[in-house]
Amino acid sequence: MPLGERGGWERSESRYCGVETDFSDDVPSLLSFHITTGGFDYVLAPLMDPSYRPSLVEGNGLETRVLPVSGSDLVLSPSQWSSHVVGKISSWIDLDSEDEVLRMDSETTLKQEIAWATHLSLQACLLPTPKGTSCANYARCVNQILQGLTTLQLWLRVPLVKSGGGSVDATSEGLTDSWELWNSFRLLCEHDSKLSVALDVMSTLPSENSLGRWMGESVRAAILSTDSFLTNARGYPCLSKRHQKLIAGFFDHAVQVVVSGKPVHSLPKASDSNTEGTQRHPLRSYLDYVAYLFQKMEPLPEQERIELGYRDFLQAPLQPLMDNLEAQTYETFERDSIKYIQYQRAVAKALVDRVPDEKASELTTVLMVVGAGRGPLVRASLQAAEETGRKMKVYAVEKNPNAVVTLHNLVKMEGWEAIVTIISCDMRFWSATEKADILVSELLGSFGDNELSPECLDGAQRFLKPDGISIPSSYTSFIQPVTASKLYNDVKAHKDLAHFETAYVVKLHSVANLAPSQSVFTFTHPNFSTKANNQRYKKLRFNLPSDAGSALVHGFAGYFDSVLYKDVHLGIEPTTATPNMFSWFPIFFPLRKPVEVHPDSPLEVHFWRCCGSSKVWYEWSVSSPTPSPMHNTNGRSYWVGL
Ligand SMILES: C[S@@+](CC[C@H](N)C(=O)[O-])C[C@H]1O[C@@H](n2cnc3c(N)ncnc32)[C@H](O)[C@@H]1O
Repeated sequence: MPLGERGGWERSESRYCGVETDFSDDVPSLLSFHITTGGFDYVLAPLMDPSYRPSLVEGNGLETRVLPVSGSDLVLSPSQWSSHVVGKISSWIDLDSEDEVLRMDSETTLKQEIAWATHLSLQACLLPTPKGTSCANYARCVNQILQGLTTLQLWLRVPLVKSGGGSVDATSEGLTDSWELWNSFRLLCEHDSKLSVALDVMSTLPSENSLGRWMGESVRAAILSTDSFLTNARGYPCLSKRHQKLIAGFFDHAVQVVVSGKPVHSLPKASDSNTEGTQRHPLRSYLDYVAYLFQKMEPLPEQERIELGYRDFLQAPLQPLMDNLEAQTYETFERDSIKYIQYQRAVAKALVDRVPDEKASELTTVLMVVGAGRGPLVRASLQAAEETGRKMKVYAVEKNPNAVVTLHNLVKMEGWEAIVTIISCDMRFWSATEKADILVSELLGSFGDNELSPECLDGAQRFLKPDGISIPSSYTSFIQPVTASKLYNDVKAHKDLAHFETAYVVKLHSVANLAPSQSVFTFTHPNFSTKANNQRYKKLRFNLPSDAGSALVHGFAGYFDSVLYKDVHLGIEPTTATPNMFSWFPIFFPLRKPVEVHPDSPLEVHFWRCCGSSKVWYEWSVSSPTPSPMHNTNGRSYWVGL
C-alpha cells in the first residue's frame, strides 16, 4: 500500500512498512520490484552523497556546482517519489559542533537536502539524531526550515532509550532519556505540527511506564534495526514479547515500521533461495515477520471501527439544556443498549426496595422520567416494572418540543396511554400535581455534571417525595494528566486564547495517561439541604511513576462515574468503565502552555466549578511544578448555559 493513500499517514487499520537503504542502493529498481511483491511500501533513502561537504567543493563555485544527489528527479515519477520515498538527511551533519566549518557545512547541506526533497514532493524527511545533548543551533535551523514548509514533514530520529531499570543500550552513549532530547528540540521548534519523531528501537527497551509516554507524542516511525531481532527455533528472525507488544502499540497508533541494517540471521537454505526465480530482498524475512505481527493483531471491534473517524478529533460538548438535541443525536443514544440495561436494572432494584412483594398488587409507584428525550428511559422503566411485577404510573417530562412529538407517537403506538403522561415542560418550572417515588434522569455529560444535571435535578426534586429515590443517586467526575500532542496542536491551530480555555469531547486515542485518574466533583441526589450549592473547588496532586521519566502535560482527560442505584453504576472512567457503552467520549481540558513534569515533583492542579445566574463554567490552573495562568476566568471562553 503506498504511503499516503487515503491520507495514509493517519490510518491505523493499514500497515506501512519501509526499509532503510544506503546511498549506493538503486532506489528505482528496488521500488519497482519489491513494492509490487509486497515486501515493503517505501524506502528511507539518503538524498545526497555522504562524502559531500560544501566547503570542500573545488573553487567553491556555487553557481556552477551540481549537487551530488542520489539520482535525477526523472528516475521516478513525482507520485512515486511522493508515495514511496522518505528522504534521509545526511547523518554526518552536526549543527552544534564546536568546529565552525563543520557547523556551516552541516547547515548548508541540511538546507540543500530539504530543498531537494521539496523539489521531489517527498512527504517526509528523516533528520539525524542530534550529536550531543545540546541541540539549540540544529533546532533553530530546523525551525527556520519549518516556517517555509507546506507539506513536507520532518521526522527527528531519536533512539528509544532511558536509563534506570538497567535498560540503557550500548548505542545510547551519554543519553539518559532520549525523550528529553525530543522535548527540547520540539520546544525550540515551537511545537510545530510538521515536526514529528522517528524512534530507533533498540534491543533493550526502557520500562513500560517510560514507553507509555511516547503514545501521546507525535511518533511517525519506529526504526527496527536487524540487531534488535532474536532468532526463533527455526532460525528465523523474531522479536521479544516486549518488542512485539510495543510494535503492536505502534501499529495501533498508525506508526510506520522501518527495518534497518544488514541481515544478521543466516536463514535455513531452502527459504533463502530464489523461489520462482525471483530475487528476495535481503531484509525480506524481517519484513515478513513485521507483516506477521500486523496480521496477528486482533481486528478492531465493530464499535471501535465505527468510531475510527472520531479518534483524537475535538468536538464541542453538547448543551442539551440550552439547545434542543437533534433526531440524529437521540438516535445515537438510543443505539447504546447497555446504558438502558443498566437503568432498567437500577429501576428494578429501586421498585423492589420501595414496594415489598406482598404489596406489589396494591401499591402504585409514581415514577418520573425527567429529560425523557424520545422515550428510551420510559421504556426501560416500564420493562423494570414488568420484570418485578410492580404497578407503576409514569410521567415523562421533556423540554424539547421536537422530542415531545416522538414521545406522543411512541405512547400511542405502544398503547401506554393509561400509564404514561407526557409533560412538555422544563423540569425546573413544572408544577407537578403529585409527588414522585422515583425520579429517573440521564442528564450526564462526559464530565458528569457538565450538562447541568445538578441544576436541573435541584429544580426537579421539588416534586420528589421526601423519602423518594433519584436514579442516578450520585455522579463523580475524574481527571488525569495526559500527553496529547495531536490535540494540543489542533487547539493551537485556532490561534486564539478561547480555544485553549474550552473543554472538548474527544475519542482519546493518541494520548499517554501519565498518572491514574482522581475524582474531582461529586453530586448526590436528592439533596434537600438548604445550604447546598453547586459550586465546587478541588485541588489535586498527581505523581508520575518513578520509572516513567519526565513528560509533557498538554492537558487533562476527564471522565465520570455515576451510581444509578446501590451497586448499579454507569461510567467511562477507564478503570471502572461500563463495558461496550459508547454514548460518551471523554472530555479534554487543554493547557495554554504544556507543563513538563518529573516523577520527583508532583503535579498540582486546581479545578473550580463556578455558577452564575445564567451559566455554569469551569476554571482550571496548575500551581506546581510550574504555575500556569488561570484558564477560563469568569467563563470568558467556555460555559454551559442555564
Ligand atoms: C442526554 S438526553 C437523554 C434523553 C433520553 N433520556 C435518552 O436516554 O435517550 C437529555 C434530555 O433531557 C432533556 N432536558 C435537559 N434539560 C431539561 C430540563 N431542564 N427539563 C426537561 N428536559 C430537559 C433534553 O432535551 C434531552 O432530551
